[in-house]
Order: sequence, then C-alpha cells, then structure tokens
Amino acid sequence: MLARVLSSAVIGIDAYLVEVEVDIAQGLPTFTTVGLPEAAVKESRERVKSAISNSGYTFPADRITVNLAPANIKKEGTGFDLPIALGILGATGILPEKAISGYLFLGELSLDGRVKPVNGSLPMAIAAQKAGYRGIVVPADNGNEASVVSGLCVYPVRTLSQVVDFLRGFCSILPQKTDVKTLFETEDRSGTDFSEVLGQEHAKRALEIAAAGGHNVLMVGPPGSGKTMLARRISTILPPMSFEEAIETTKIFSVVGLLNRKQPLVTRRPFRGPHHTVSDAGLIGGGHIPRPGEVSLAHNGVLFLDELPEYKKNVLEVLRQPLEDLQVTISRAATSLTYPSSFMLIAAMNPCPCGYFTDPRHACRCTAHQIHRYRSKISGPLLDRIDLHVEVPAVPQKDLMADPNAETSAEIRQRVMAARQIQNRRFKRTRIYSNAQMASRHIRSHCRIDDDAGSVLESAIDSLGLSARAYNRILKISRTIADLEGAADIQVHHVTEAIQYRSLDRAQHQP
Ligand SMILES: Nc1ncnc2c1ncn2[C@@H]1O[C@H](COP(=O)(O)OP(=O)(O)OP(=O)(O)O)[C@@H](O)[C@H]1O
Repeated sequence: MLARVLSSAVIGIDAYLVEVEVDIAQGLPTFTTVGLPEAAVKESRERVKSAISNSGYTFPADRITVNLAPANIKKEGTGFDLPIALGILGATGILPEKAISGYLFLGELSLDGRVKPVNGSLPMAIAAQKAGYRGIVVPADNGNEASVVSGLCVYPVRTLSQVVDFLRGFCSILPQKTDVKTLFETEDRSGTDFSEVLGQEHAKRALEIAAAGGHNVLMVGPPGSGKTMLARRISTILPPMSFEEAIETTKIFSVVGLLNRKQPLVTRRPFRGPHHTVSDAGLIGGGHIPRPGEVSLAHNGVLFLDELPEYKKNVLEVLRQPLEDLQVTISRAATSLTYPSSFMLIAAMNPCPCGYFTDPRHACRCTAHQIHRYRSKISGPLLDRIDLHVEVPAVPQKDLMADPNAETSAEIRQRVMAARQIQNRRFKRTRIYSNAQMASRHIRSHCRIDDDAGSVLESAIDSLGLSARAYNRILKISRTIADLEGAADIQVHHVTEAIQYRSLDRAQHQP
C-alpha cells in the first residue's frame, strides 16, 4: 500500500516542496528512508514509531520504505516526522488518501506524539501558498510565524492524534490569522534614542549622513567616548522596514531558528554585534549544510564590529564579498547557497593600541610604529568599502550635562527619510537603492560638481594626501549631504563637509 503526503524543506532561505511517499509491503519488519536524508531525518523513524504507538495507533510490523522526492536534494531537519507518520497511517488505511491531499504538513514528533516546532516554517508557508495548497498544518509554536502569509489557511496543531482526528473530520481546528499591520504598529522602538548621547554633534551628523545614504561608517575614538552608544542608536534613525524587507529578514531568522515566537515578523531593523573572536564561518555563514552567518542576520539592518583591528585578518577579508555584492555565496562540496546580506556596517576602533592617542586627558603610551601597525590591520580594500571615517573624541566634562534641546531620533529620522525618498526617485528602475551603492557610471551621472567644487576637491586630494580612491567616496557622501539639504546640485559646502569624513586616508599618509 502506498500513501503520499506533502511537506517542505528549506534551501538557503527559500523552501521547496517535498513529496513524502510511504510504501508498506509484506516482509520482515524494516524501516528504510531514501531520498538523501541527513542524520536527523534518518533518526525520525525512531520518533515516528514511538509517536504512532503512544498515540494509540498500531505501528505496522511490515517492510516500510519512505522516499523523499525530489531525491537529488539533501534533506535535513526534523520537520518530516509528522508527514512520515501521516504517510504510514495513510498507507495502513487509518487515514483516507483524500483527507491528506491538498495540505502541506510539517512538524517534529516527540516520542509521546506531541508536535514540536521546526525551523523555517515561514519560507515553507510561502512555498505552500505559491503552490496553491488549501492549507498548511504546522506545530502550534510555529502558527504565528506561518500565519503571516496571507491567502493560506494555517492549522496549528499540538499532537499527532489531533491531526488525525482533524483529517478524519472528528474535530475542527480554527485556522490561525495574524493581522500583519498590528505587528508593525505595536513595534517597540527599544527605548533608546539619539537624544541620550551627550555632545558628539560631529559624530551624530556623520551617522545621520550614513543613515541617509546607506553608507558604511568607521568610528575612531578613545575608550568610553560613546562609540557603542552611538552605533546602538543607528537603527532608530533608519527608515522603518517595509513589509518586503521584514519578510526577507524574518526568513533568515526563521531558518536559523532565532525567531521570537511571540513576534513572528522581524519589524525592527536587526542590530548584530558579533564579538571579535567570531570565526569567518560565524560571520559570513558556514557549516556542512551552509547556515546564514552574522552578515545575513544583519540583513536590512546594522552590523556593528567593535574594536575592528582585533578581528582576525581572514575574518575581515571575508567581509569584502557581502559588502560588495550585498549577498554571500557559500560553497561546499555538496551544495552552494546564497544568502542576502545587505547591511550597514558600523565599525569602531581606538586610535591606537592603548586607546588614548587622541584623548587630551590621558597620556598615550604607544610608539608611532605601534600605532601604524595597529591601524594597518585594517586593509586598504576593506577601508575602501567604508565611506565615512568619523572621529569620536572623548566628551569634554562641560558637555556631559543632559541637553533638553538635544534632537530626538524621530526628528533625525524625518530628514533621513526625506533624503531616502529623493534617492528612491533617482534610482527608480535601477537595481540600487541608495547613494552608497552607486557604481562609477552612476557617480558620473548623479554626482556632477561645478568648477568651484571640483577645484576644492582637487586641492584637498593634493594637500591632504588623499588617495585617488577617496575621490569617488567623497562624491557619494557629497551627494547624500546635498540630498539631506534637498539640493538638486552638489555645491562647494557639500564637498567641503564630505572631505572631513576621509580622515583615515589622511592618517595613512601621516603615520
Ligand atoms: N556622549 C555620551 N553621552 C552620554 N553617555 C556617554 C557618552 N559617551 C559615553 N557615555 C557613557 O559611557 C558608557 C561607555 O560608552 P561606550 O561603551 O559607548 O564607549 P565606547 O567608545 O564604545 O568605548 P569602548 O572603546 O571601550 O568600547 C556608555 O554606556 C554611556 O553611559
């Protein structure tokens, strides 16, 4: 006897449909799973056996063959437990074939028959909806997440026997619905605000420009000057996430199993701050079947690397691909997966190994050679992908008084959003979204400067010893500064301000 049950599995952040075929034939009792199952899928037979028996059904003492089709893709995870169990119950005649068809099933089984949550239920629900299924049966703990998808009935279940009763028509299950709008409205803005950062007007202005143009930033300053504090507040001035962005980021969190079950949609831009001991696999993703790393978990949000020179050289080098391509491809012998990784990089470092080179209140103990060696840990190509360099000096005592007139994140965000709207119009019908992503040809057409601004820029390059690669960076930042002002043309004062944000190019020439 043969039964077919539909399920789904994830590749990267997208799901594909899997047909679970169960054949029961007379013979010595065996249980074989074919179709490239990984260890967790092979082990499912033990869980399925106990779950069926402990739910009050008879487990057949026959030869059972389970085939997971398509057979050429590796299957991993525990989500096939429920469909395999239903297939066995279908093949033994407990469940009529008609009852099973039209639904997609996923769920891990515990030995007593409870249905436990699995990773990736959001992409699987999207796959079910696209394929036109009438419903998806998911573990109750995944119900919130799957019900974010509109146009699909999501049936949350707690036990195997509840699923069987539902399919046999002995009980009904109310489809779960989530009003996606409320997820955006009830969003907690985390309680942090730019107005809490005292002084540091120059750094705040730089971060506003960075947020407006999607530029990467490197902050340089002594310990305790507020670099971490500033970085943590960046997401409060970025534009709110769109629904599409929220879905993309949520899919990544879903496949890694990091989704908060009560907040099924990531509606707040992620902020990821991996420690400097992170491995290259931890940062960009890896593993036997590649999993997304920190750069993908920061997708549509902020990746904060504190103490940048402390990260291992190979870790900093692998950052170059996601920074350039906004996605990372991880290749393994068996498979090659691509994960999105469009994030804003906010890096921070001390100006020297002891940290106090620019702090008037502390004497710096470092030699010129030590400082040079420390700074040169950040390679030219990486530095090249960071548009803004910002000096964050120690805050003078007089500035450490709460300022009742300090601008709030909401006020700054208004300006950021206005500048983003200008960019949306500018880059309509192109594949780029912000000034930071402009390639040379875009810079040529959108960052034209008049003769006055051109001569200011040229003399800055000569007198400050700026590298040639700084030229395009300065033009991009000038474009964003002009957008923040609502100016159609880049003017001299935009260029003059932008030049200040390439301080490390200068430093390289003055070790
Ligand atoms: N400008 C500031 N306004 C208000 N508080 C500040 C400011 N700068 C520093 N602080 C206080 O000092 C603490 C330490 O700051 P923070 O960790 O941001 O410094 P940092 O520059 O990142 O230091 P480190 O280099 O050691 O990481 C903050 O939690 C905050 O309480």
